[in-house]
Amino acid sequence: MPSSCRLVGTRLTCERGGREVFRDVSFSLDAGRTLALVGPNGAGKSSLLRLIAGLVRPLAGTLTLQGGDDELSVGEQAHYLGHLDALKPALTVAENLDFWIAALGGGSGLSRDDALDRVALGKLAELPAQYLSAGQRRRLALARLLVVHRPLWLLDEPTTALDVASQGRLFELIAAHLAAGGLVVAATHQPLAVAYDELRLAGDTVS
Ligand SMILES: Nc1ncnc2c1ncn2[C@@H]1O[C@H](COP(=O)(O)OP(=O)(O)OP(=O)(O)O)[C@@H](O)[C@H]1O
Repeated sequence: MPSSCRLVGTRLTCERGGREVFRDVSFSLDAGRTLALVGPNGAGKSSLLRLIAGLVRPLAGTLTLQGGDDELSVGEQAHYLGHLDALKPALTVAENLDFWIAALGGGSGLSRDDALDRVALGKLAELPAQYLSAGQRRRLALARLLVVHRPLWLLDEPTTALDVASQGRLFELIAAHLAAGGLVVAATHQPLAVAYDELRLAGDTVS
């Protein structure tokens, strides 16, 4: 992985459903750093994450991952953990991770079993995902970030549904990713348990 990646957004403007959500948003995030997106409900935190992930097209502005892979888009170099955990309910916990590894073209991070251990799901590996609790589903979604390496993690309210112990493990995983030169952008209403810079979206630009 390039150790000197920098994510740069310049004068990004986003419209959804024909309404302006934010305008002229700029930021710069170095390797090993976390950017927390903060602001009231509807300010556009999730929209900005989805824009960085390549799921929403900016109306204006540019986004680049300097020092990244020129042949890949920013979204292709990112893991996006949204509100929906997007698991396959009929597959077991282990099969869900195998499916994910195959869908992304092979594992480049931890082994499947090591990733399950890191999120404390090793004992539930053979359980169909439909029987997982909300927090367990969230932890399985997190395990996907560990089996395929991507420098940029985009996390939407990452602590949702996690108990205190699971939140502790989440922040250990984030800290390890940052220590290895990764970058994290997180939309959050809660302070994060890692050092971070803040990007405040005002939520008053909607026309
Ligand atoms: N698919 C969509 N179509 C139209 N409008 C949308 C769509 N998704 C989001 N919006 C609108 O975009 C605005 C920003 O929503 P977004 O989810 O990005 O805010 P947020 O800051 O993440 O809010 P919250 O803190 O409630 O999670 C809101 O006004 C929302 O209604």
